[in-house]
Amino acid sequence: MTTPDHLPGAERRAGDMTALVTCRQLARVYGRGTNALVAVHEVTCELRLGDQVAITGPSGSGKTTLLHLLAGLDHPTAGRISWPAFGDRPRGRIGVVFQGPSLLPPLNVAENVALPLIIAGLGDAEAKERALAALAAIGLADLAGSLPEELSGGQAQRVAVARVLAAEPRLIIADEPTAQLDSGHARRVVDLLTEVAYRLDAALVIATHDPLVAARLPKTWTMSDGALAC
Ligand SMILES: Nc1ncnc2c1ncn2[C@@H]1O[C@H](COP(=O)(O)OP(=O)(O)OP(=O)(O)O)[C@@H](O)[C@H]1O
Repeated sequence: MTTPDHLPGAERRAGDMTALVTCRQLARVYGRGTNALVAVHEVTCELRLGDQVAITGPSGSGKTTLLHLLAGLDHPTAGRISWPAFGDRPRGRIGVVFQGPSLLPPLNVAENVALPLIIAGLGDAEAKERALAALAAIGLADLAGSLPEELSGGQAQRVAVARVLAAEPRLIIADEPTAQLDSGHARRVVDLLTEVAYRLDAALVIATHDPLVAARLPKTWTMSDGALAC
């Protein structure tokens, strides 16, 4: 992978222990009364710059719910979550890769990668330039003009990673990013995520059912019935 000039270098990595996300006694309950379902409870954890963590656990154990809380896409029912490095506005500083197709069908690959940048306020030309740089950096320049329907599942997930790279977040959250891929493509996507996180000096969290994917990250946290063992 070549690195575009605008990407942060490794020089800030050493010794930077800034907490990106801090969770204390976090809970998320869906529904109320007799229908209440405790999806996450008493989760206390912290993510710092440079952390690379796999979250494993059975289906329904609360992984997706926790990732949405960490990404600021959902609010806890109880407990406290903060993003010390991001202030009150974590969005835009956190890149998310979802499990299924996440590219907009009418837009080509470059437009899909550029779209979040345009939404964040970048001009069209600069957004396109950064999108093309991100695609080139991970070897997908040839696909810039392709439509999502022309991509394989593995290519589509790599484009989703390019979209994260272009946005240069300090925290990358991926929810089962390899669920629909064979083992070779899964490995490629995870290696790409870890490399992008390293290049951006970002933390990376991947929820996965796949022990081979988890084994590629230095830390594993396990969820069970909404509780997290770090
Ligand atoms: N929006 C929702 N409303 C009600 N219950 C929900 C909602 N989202 C998730 N749940 C429930 O919360 C629990 C945790 O779900 P969650 O999707 O976080 O688990 P998971 O570990 O990510 O599962 P999987 O591995 O199958 O994706 C499950 O019992 C699920 O049915």
